[in-house]
Amino acid sequence: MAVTKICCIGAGYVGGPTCSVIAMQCPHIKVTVVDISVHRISQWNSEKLPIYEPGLDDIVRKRRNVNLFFSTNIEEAIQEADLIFISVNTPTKTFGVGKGRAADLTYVENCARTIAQVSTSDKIVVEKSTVPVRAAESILKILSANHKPNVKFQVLSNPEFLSEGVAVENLLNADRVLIGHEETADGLWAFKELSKVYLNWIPEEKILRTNTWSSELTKLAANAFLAQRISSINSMSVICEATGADVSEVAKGIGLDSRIGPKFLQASVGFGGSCFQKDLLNLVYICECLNLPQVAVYWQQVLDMNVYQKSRFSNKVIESLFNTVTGKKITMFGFAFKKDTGDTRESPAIHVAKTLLDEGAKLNIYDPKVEPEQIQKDLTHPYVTDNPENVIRSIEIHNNPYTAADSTHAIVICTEWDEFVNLDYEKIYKRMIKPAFIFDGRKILNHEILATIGFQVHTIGKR
Ligand SMILES: NC(=O)C1=CN([C@@H]2O[C@H](COP(=O)(O)OP(=O)(O)OC[C@H]3O[C@@H](n4cnc5c(N)ncnc54)[C@H](O)[C@@H]3O)[C@@H](O)[C@H]2O)C=CC1
Ligand SMILES: O=C(O)[C@H]1O[C@H](OP(=O)(O)OP(=O)(O)OC[C@H]2O[C@@H](n3ccc(=O)[nH]c3=O)[C@H](O)[C@@H]2O)[C@H](O)[C@@H](O)[C@@H]1O
Repeated sequence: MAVTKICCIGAGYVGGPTCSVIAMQCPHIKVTVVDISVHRISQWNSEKLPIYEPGLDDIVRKRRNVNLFFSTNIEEAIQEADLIFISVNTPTKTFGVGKGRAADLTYVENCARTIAQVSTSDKIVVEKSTVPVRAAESILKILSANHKPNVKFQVLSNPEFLSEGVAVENLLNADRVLIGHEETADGLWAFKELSKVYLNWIPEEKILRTNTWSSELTKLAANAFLAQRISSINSMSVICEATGADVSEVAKGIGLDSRIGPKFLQASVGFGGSCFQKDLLNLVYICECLNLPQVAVYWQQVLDMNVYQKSRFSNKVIESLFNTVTGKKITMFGFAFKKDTGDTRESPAIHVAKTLLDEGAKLNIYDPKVEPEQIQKDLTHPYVTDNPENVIRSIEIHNNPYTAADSTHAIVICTEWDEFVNLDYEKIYKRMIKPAFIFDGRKILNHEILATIGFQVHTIGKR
């Protein structure tokens, strides 16, 4: 069998870009991306895609309704597919055993049940979502217990390593494609079938074959190591502020050691995004379930350091503004969790905004890609406030950085958007209340020039 029809369940940040790239690189394969959300599918079928990723619009425009389809007809897409990606969300559980830590596998399980119920031919089922180690075992059990006679399934683990904002580039030039399979002849066959899809553009030496459990754990380990680097450099930023060392110089100095390398050493207001926290919590929970408390505590510390960093930065804003921000107007530049995305999930900006709003500040918020409704939704969430009406009264969402900064006491940079680097800060300074402050939570601006203009400049990891 050669794979000619792929179904991807879950049209999110992973399913959408991944399948668009597969459709582009494999014109001989029909790729159908399905979702339970009618709204999301209609957005994928419209001119304004539900997610912003550089390069994605172009691919979708070229392949949509040629060999790339977005549909809510989940059953039909499953039935006709040879290979099915499960690419649904695996959020942190919000109730029951493991609440606040374990991964909620409800959505993955629902997919497995639907696949088992509607499949009338053999399928390769590919776990693309990030899952706890041995999740494939549960998927296979559900598939085996519910299938029609003479229908066989193989479950592969093929975690996704793309980063938002550079998803298309990551997918086209992946560092590696990891495929874990059952250690049987059928498992090896399934691995080869999925590999053939990737071999249309990924060099063979970049396709890494492991057993299923190694593949599942590798995904959690990769995110844990990446998050750990950020927490490590952020911990150094605290020492820098206390001693007069400069964290950028320290990062450069250690990054030149080829064993350490320069990437992911940017000290910041803290890491955000939908996955680092969720996957670390999941890893910690797995360690606890395996009765490995020392290992659990080790990885928990990476998360604790991140909370500390976000709080430290928010508190610095308040302390510098003479220990009170009540009634003061503060501009927030950036609301997304990183540049080049409109995604705000676990964005450090939410933490900063919450702290400032709790202290009675008024916020002018500008982000080039985040929709105003999303900002309102994030800041009126019960986790952020028990008084949503007050929040709505206290925030103004701007579509222009200059008006956002008008007559405010301070600018707080929460996202490293390139456009913030080249703004006319002299013009901005003139229109702000004096003394005018800038808190550069991303270390992107030229602090010497800002100080010359007259700004009181504060940043991370430097006095
Ligand atoms: N966002 C990212 O950059 C990355 C995410 N991941 C992992 O990939 C998985 C998906 O993440 P995202 O794409 O960000 O999530 P997302 O929340 O953007 O998309 C998931 C989609 O699945 C749909 N869905 C849920 N249950 C369904 C069902 N039974 N049938 C059909 N559709 C269903 C939801 O409606 C939603 O549109 C997660 O496990 C995540 O940890 C992995 C690498 C990168
Ligand atoms: O599993 C996932 O969801 C993905 O999580 C991260 O990707 P992503 O969250 O999209 O973005 P990153 O570039 O990793 O940034 C995460 C956060 O760390 C921050 N960061 C990153 C790098 C750095 O040096 N310093 C720093 O503060 C970013 O600003 C952002 O808030 C991983 O990089 C991907 O490999 C992985 O596939």
